Amino acid sequence: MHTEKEHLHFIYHTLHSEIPVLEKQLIQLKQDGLNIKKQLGKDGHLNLETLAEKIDTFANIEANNRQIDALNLSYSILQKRLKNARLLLPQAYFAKLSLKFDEDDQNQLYLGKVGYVDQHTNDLIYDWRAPVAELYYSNKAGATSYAANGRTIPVTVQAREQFVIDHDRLLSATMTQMAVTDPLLLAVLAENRTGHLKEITATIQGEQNTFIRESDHAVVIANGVAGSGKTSVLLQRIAYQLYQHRYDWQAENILLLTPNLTFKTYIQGVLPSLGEQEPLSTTYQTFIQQLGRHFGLNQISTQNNHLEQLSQKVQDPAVTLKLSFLQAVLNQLSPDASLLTAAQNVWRWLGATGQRPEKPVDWLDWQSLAQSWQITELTQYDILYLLIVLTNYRQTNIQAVFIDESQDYDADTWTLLAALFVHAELTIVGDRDQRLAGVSPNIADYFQTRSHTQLQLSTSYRATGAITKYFIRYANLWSQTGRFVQELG
Ligand SMILES: Nc1ncnc2c1ncn2[C@@H]1O[C@H](COP(=O)(O)OP(=O)(O)OP(=O)(O)O)[C@@H](O)[C@H]1O
Repeated sequence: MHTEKEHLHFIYHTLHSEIPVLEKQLIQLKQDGLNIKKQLGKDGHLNLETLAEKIDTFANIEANNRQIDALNLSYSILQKRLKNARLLLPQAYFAKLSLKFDEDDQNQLYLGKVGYVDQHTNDLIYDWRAPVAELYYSNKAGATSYAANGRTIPVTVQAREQFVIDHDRLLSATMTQMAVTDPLLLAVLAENRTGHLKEITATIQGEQNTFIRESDHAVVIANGVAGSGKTSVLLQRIAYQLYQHRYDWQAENILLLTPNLTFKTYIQGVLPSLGEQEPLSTTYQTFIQQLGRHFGLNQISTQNNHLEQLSQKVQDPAVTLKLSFLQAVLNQLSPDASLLTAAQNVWRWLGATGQRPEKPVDWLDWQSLAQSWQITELTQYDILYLLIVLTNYRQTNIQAVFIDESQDYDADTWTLLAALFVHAELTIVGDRDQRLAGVSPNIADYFQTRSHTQLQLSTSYRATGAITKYFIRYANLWSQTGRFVQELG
């Protein structure tokens, strides 16, 4: 039986010694790829004279393609292993689960920020996002079960241990049951955490874990008290979802909306420290301007708009509106078809017949539409919303949207986001009590047609002194509201 110190030395040594081996294997694979390409260049002459030669030539091409595909796959697997080995070197794992599956099958699983499989395909370290790691975070002990690949796996949790590790030095090992009073959590919270946010993988708490791993709903809305780890768990959830969808999503399929650019800097580096790339991250304002340009709109102001009202208006029957050019299509629709249905049909028809305007904004007479609705003027933001819904526009590259500080978004924003991201998964976190002015809308109201859930984060983990984020959010505003002073006091 190895002691924990010996085990750490073994793992550290394995990682340390496999890194140069992996580096060499990658160089070799690259060379193999180049050699195949060279060979293909030489065999470039396609012999297609007789049927037999044609079959031969195509079979060769197919075989070469398969070889290149296999090389590419091996290359990306090796690359991932190398990246993980480097990432794990300073802290190979943070916890151990002692599990008993049946009488003869006892396992000790070590959990790390990412997983690692050694040269002999042994699972040395399990990814914290692996299904079995749920047993650690949900504080399960004794006879219990976990879900993996749609199956329920019975298991007995015999022990749960936490480690503090610095490269090959084991600084502490603690048997633990209750997460909230864990010495590791207290030690982490006592650290002076200023400047940048850090990942919290080793000390994720029960209610935070529920939020991070929530997979039953398309829209997950969490309200949490100040310092309950909303931003931290939002980032952990991004990493979790990237792992769940590792075969179909990339970081560029994720959009993270942050309140301002300083905030973006504050959270930068958290996802790379978890082995993931930074996602697309921007403020709502910038996002809207970019989206507007796609439709030919400029300088969109989010003040004084009518989006909520318009979301009702587009359901009005199209016939009552002064949009004469819709007539040809209207004739084919039921007389009480809504503007939404009619316009979407027209837009499709314009696409099919190659008649769409170069800039979508030039499509409709916004002035007469405004008159029909007895609105003095449709703003650029109104028009953007209308174009999104009337052209049935989808941002198909975005699979998941993450929104922080949701209390500061208004009803119009939710109306637009709900219309735009009809198929994407949404994770929304905020604290209604931290709204700078006015009352936060009830976000769930905007996602009634989607499967959604609302969660609560009720424990605060902000350590004394870790006030960086307050400074960022309240910059320029605290003197006006006086609220910053109150909260710190
Ligand atoms: N499980 C945890 N383990 C260790 N530290 C944690 C944990 N949860 C939160 N923290 C720490 O608590 C502090 C507050 O976290 P965070 O900024 O994510 O909270 P928040 O709810 O988004 O705050 P705010 O209310 O200001 O928006 C951070 O320093 C974070 O690292």
